Amino acid sequence: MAGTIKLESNTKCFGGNQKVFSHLSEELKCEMKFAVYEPPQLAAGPVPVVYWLSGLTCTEQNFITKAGGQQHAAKHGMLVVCPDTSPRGCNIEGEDTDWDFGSGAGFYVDATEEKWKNNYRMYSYVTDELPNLIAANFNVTPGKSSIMGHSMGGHGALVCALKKPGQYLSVSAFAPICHPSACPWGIKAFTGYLGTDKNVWQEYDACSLAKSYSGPPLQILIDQGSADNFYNQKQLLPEDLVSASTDNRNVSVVLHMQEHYDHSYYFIASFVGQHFDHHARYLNA
Ligand SMILES: N[C@@H](CCC(=O)N[C@@H](CSC=O)C(=O)NCC(=O)O)C(=O)O
Repeated sequence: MAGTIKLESNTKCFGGNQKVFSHLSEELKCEMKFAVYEPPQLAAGPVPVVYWLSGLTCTEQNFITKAGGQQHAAKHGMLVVCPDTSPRGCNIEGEDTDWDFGSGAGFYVDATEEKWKNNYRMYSYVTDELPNLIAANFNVTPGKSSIMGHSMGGHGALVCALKKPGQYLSVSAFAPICHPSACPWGIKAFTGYLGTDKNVWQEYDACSLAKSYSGPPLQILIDQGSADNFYNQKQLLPEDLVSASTDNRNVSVVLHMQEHYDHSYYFIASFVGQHFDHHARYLNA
């Protein structure tokens, strides 16, 4: 059963409305905010949905204030949903200590470790609770959803699409963490949320999931800046995902290396129109 949502703000944008809502999440057991861009086409009937997952330190605000995505969503007639990146204010000891773990760093997994497992269920929140909430409160087209994200949120988008075959018609990512079991951010997060058994980690590792994926053909669009410091520190490892998917006919990865671009929202804003075009090919077919 979807719960009630409360409108926190509403701002006219590109003929539509950029709204922010709050609600009490059953999965996360805390109050959460999420942003929804309603395109002008919503006035005439149901529209498809694109989910955006943000990266470390972000809230529901980063994409809507920095990426310039609304103009592209308005052009294609897509509702855009941006959740926060973790539960908030759960009074878990250490939840606000690190910028890359705990608050702002939910990593889109369902935690199994005792300390975190009651609240840190971002995978179920994003793939189940939030879509039900959106379907109950907005006039969206059933079966027409796609997902994209950035960095930790790019990892989240890849994992959601690969673990839920058919739920998302398309997936794309900006500078995603592609191989979390093999990079410092992922190892820290997975150890903390999932424990030390690396077999369990594979359930949320895009490289493992891409090898075993057997759902409808999935073309993954990735943009990666060559001047991204996190790419150069080997936090992202997109080439590993390209290698992991080569033997699986159902998964193809189109990796665009973008010369001189960094990890920031300037990079995202530069290519977000192409990502909306990618999703439109599947959602508006
Ligand atoms: N510790 C730094 C860096 C945080 C940072 O760069 N976060 C990225 C995502 S990184 C991977 O998930 C981000 O999207 N930041 C928000 C933004 O608006 O740029 C810091 O705290 O700044």
